[in-house]
Amino acid sequence: GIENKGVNNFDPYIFEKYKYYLLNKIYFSEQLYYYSRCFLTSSVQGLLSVHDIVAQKGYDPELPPLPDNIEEEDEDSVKIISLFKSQEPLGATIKRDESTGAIVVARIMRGGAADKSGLIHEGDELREVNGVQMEDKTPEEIIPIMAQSQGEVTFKVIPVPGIKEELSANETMLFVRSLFDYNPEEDPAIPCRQAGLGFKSGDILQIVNQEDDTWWQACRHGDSNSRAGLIPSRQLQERRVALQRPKALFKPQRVPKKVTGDDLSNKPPPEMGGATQTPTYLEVAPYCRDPKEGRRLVLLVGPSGVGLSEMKRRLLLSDPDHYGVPVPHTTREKRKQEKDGVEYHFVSRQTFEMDIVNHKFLEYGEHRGNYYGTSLQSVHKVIGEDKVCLLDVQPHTVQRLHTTEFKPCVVFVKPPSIQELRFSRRKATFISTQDMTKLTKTFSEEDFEDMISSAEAMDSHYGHLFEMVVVNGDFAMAFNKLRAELEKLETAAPQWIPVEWTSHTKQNTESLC
Ligand SMILES: Nc1ncnc2c1ncn2[C@@H]1O[C@H](COP(=O)(O)OP(=O)(O)OP(=O)(O)O)[C@@H](O)[C@H]1O
Repeated sequence: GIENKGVNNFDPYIFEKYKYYLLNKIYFSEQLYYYSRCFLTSSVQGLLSVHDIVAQKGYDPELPPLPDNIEEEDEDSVKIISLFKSQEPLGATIKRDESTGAIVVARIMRGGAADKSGLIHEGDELREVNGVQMEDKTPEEIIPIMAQSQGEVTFKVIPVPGIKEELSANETMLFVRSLFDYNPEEDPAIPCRQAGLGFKSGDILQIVNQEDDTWWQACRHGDSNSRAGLIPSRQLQERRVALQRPKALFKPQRVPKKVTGDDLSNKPPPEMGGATQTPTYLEVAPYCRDPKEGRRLVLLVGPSGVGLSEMKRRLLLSDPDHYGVPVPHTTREKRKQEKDGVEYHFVSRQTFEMDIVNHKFLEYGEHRGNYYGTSLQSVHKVIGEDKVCLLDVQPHTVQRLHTTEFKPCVVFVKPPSIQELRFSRRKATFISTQDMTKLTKTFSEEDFEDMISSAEAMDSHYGHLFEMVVVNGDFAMAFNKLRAELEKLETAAPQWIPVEWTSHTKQNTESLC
């Protein structure tokens, strides 16, 4: 049933025809299967007559007639390609070749019609589209011609030498979480704006082509559109950030934490410098929790006074069976109504200091002459109760917990604009550790400014570790968002976690000490 229409070197045509032929065979077999079921309930005669009808049907593909203006000398080099195009773009970009002046295919977008056909390649010279000569046209004039074409579109191309026709190669299985927002409409450097893929920080992207060092091709995970779009490569994005990044200095926080980190000086911790990573793409892998495994740790991070304790407290209240917090250690005197191991583990100063030496604390600090600290053991206890362990920590502590064992979901709680801070915190107070004469104080303008600049520094140094961002302007809205996102985290299948947490190397599973 395959006919060669008498054109030399016309493999694509035969290939397409053979594809149709096979599809028809399948269709024919399905029909036969359907009618053979009828056979069980109806007469043999009926089936035979149906068979005759089916057998007489023509299943040959109806390809368009070949253009009759193919010149003799073109036969070896010119390829006529006929594609069926829907309203979707073809999925290829074109440009004028600087040296020859010819219109060439610049890029084939993975998953688009051109790619799926396997017939058009990067570098192919475009001579005609539906009989319209391309030679004297600019790419800008050609694009509308292509866009308006629908149904059967015939291309006359001079193939780039040395390329074998093949259907799409297997898709790359590289998934990343984007760590920045991207809008191709606002990017003057993108080679083809229409081919760009916009995304938001946190979106999961599948990178399907990295052949170009500057522009990768990617699909957004979960999108129904399987055609890839152009995104800046990691290298390009790193260069862009390096050029734009203001030297974000870590300003000491004026609003001290109730329990400070293990660096009590309020200076940026020594790891701060080393932590800086350009937020581009984080390689991730799908993860479904084994019910025998502990639940992922939830780490709340943000500048002092932004509302971490309040978020944690509300989450606990909202579902005490699901969420838990580690019981901290303290050296302060136990009050009458308190029970050891409930509000705090009450220990002596000597024991606390021994535990510091033995690295038992994730974080510890001193407040009004007493030590307070969170031990790793108390975190394990909450996880062991099959609860989501909530912790608010200094950002540098996140790095210590960013391991396969804890698989933490890091939530960055961000302050809103200064105007919104002024409005929302007009009645709020916080615990002051600087002014020893007062226990609580109201926020000053300087506190707000520090909160914002501290958040910017955290984002710039540790942004690559943040999985969620919640802007705490209106508290109810921020809390509802956090709660919904955390619920989604529990139910989403799969979740996307850093790829190194899924490799079963011993490297990351070492216990913290
Ligand atoms: N969105 C909000 N609107 C109004 N007040 C808020 C909001 N979020 C938090 N607050 C209030 O701000 C104050 C500080 O919040 P919280 O103690 O939770 O901060 P924190 O991030 O834990 O800071 P620190 O670590 O220094 O204790 C509290 O009085 C809290 O009720």
